[in-house]
Amino acid sequence: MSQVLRFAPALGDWVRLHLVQGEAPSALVDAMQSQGMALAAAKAIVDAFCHALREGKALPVDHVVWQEASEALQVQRAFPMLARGPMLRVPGRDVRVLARVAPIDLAVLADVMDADECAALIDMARPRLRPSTLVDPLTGRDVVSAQRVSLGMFFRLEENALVARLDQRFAALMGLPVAHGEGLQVLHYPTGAGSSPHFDFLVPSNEANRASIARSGQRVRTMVTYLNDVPAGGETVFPALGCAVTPRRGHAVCFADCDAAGEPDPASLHASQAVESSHGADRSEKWVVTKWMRARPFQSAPA
Ligand SMILES: O=C(O)CCC(=O)C(=O)O
Ligand SMILES: [Fe+2]
Repeated sequence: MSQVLRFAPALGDWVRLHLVQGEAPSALVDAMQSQGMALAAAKAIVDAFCHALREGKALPVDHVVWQEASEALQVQRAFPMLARGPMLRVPGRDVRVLARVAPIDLAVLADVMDADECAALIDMARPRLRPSTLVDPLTGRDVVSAQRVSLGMFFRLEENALVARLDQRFAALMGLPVAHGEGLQVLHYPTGAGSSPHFDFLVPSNEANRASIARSGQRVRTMVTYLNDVPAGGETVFPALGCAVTPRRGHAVCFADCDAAGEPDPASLHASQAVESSHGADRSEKWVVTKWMRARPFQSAPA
């Protein structure tokens, strides 16, 4: 169904100005949402301006024609490919692309976080670490994994100033509104720890996952940012792609968990190699922060 969506010309000027200055469309959608506009309406307006600028067509003045998207289309729209080119530009930061692997739109990104941010995030996470859990596919309960001997914790979305800044930066890099993000997860792998090959998309094999997908849609993108240099081991490996990413403080690997049709993509299978002790140091460790983005705004489970 199509309908006419009217807006104040001053809003149109604001959208145009920020887009031509290189602001990320998702950041504008976030700002409009925080002023009380519905997500779908904000996206429709920003999309119309992006489309007109890209095609060299006349810009909207005070209305756009809005095709109310079907659920399927909304899900598809949540799969923006990462921007092309050697740089991803987000508010306050130009992030260099070091490598791309096409099948799951994977990109290795440089200096997504700086050294002070990595140290501060580790300090905040450390006292809250607990043994990592996996969802038992039979019972749907969280169980401590025998294989994945890392420790982990979750921050609430935008729970403090640094976390909020990272939530916004990661969402903008992945081209989705910040509201689609789950709270950040920090993982700590002591020497010898890694994770076995797994998918980040939710397998609807238990009630908890089915309810989570119904609330917020699938996980569509993952970004893992390395918080320290790992002397040996600890690579993030992608067995179906035959590639591995070496941890380096502040760098990140970002990839799609679902394909362009919104279906979970088996090529996104990945694992963390075990952290190895290296010469000179009998212990080494790996710290990462993981950001997962959903197809729709994230709603956590009711308490
Ligand atoms: O530690 C890594 O390299 C990968 C982390 C990961 O797979 C996850 O958090 O789901
Ligand atoms: Fe993962």
